[in-house]
Amino acid sequence: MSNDPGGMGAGGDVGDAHLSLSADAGEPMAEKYLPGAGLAEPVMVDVTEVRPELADSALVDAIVAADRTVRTEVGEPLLRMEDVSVVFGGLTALDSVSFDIRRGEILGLIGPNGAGKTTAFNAMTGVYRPTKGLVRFDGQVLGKAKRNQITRLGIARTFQNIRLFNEMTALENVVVGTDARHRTSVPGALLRTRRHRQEERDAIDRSMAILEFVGVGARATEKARNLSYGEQRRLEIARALATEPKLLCLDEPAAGFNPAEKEALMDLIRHIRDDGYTVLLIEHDMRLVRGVTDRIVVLEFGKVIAEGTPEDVTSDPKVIAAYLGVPDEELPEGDADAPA
Ligand SMILES: Nc1ncnc2c1ncn2[C@@H]1O[C@H](COP(=O)(O)OP(=O)(O)OP(=O)(O)O)[C@@H](O)[C@H]1O
Repeated sequence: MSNDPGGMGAGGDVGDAHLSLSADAGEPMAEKYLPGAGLAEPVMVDVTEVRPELADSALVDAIVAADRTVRTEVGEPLLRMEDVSVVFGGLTALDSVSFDIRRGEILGLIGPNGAGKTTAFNAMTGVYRPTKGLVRFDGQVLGKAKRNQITRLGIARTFQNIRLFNEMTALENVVVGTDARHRTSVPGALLRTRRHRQEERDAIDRSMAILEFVGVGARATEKARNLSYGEQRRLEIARALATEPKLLCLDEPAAGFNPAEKEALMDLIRHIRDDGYTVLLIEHDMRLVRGVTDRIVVLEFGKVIAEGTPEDVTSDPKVIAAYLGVPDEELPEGDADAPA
């Protein structure tokens, strides 16, 4: 089998169609990995024995690479929060918040507990509707779009608390994510038309490549609940990538990780960005945020208090005060905006 099944150089521009291993693949992977496939016991699989092509990391990158048909250019705003407020009863969780997420960057969203980070995430992903203001994504106002519509538009997220289908295998969890992109109609799926079967095979192949990409390919046939905590976090990222997002939102993906796991996660996040995705990262660990982000937005009490490069933001007295709980009057002489 060719190492370049899509007819393009690995790592090249993949256009709006993802590479697929199925095009010239003989036996569909479904027969190896899906239920009823004769796998009585969960096993560790050497993915590259089944699909030798997946040993080529450049090809895996090309298969997983982001959809390039985004209307904005690298560096232009992909998502804009425009004067967004979210009010719960009497509590203003977000107060006239404006910032951009630029295409191709890793943007860190930080702030102390209760600052409004998750609320901002939820406003972007359709969980909450802004009380005031607009969220614009890829040139389109999200308005009343429902969560599944927002996923289709190209925003995917992971959750602070891992939410996987525990009784499904790792691979099945990722295949579920690909459903967001299926084009077959319900009758087509019921009748198992050729197009539907091809779509299924492509989904399995792409999911396998994504698992390999995030580093859990060898656990494809294991039930999600049997994966280690770190593997489950990576699986969540894999499932989000399977929806083919333009923007990947990660909500504290390193929570509970030791330093070595955090280091490895930073590498993965950079790798995801380098593969053409835009990433929004909520994270408490300042070292991780500094090490991986291109820009940072800081929230405190629902307001943006700083925005800029990691170096500028983390040396900003207002930010230091917000994190250390120093009252404004104890900040350096002058006002809180004074440089450190
Ligand atoms: N559904 C809700 N109903 C009422 N209040 C809420 C709701 N969701 C969040 N809040 C409140 O809004 C404020 C912002 O919460 P949010 O979870 O967005 O903060 P956060 O910065 O993500 O905090 P953490 O780092 O602790 O996760 C908090 O005071 C929180 O109690």
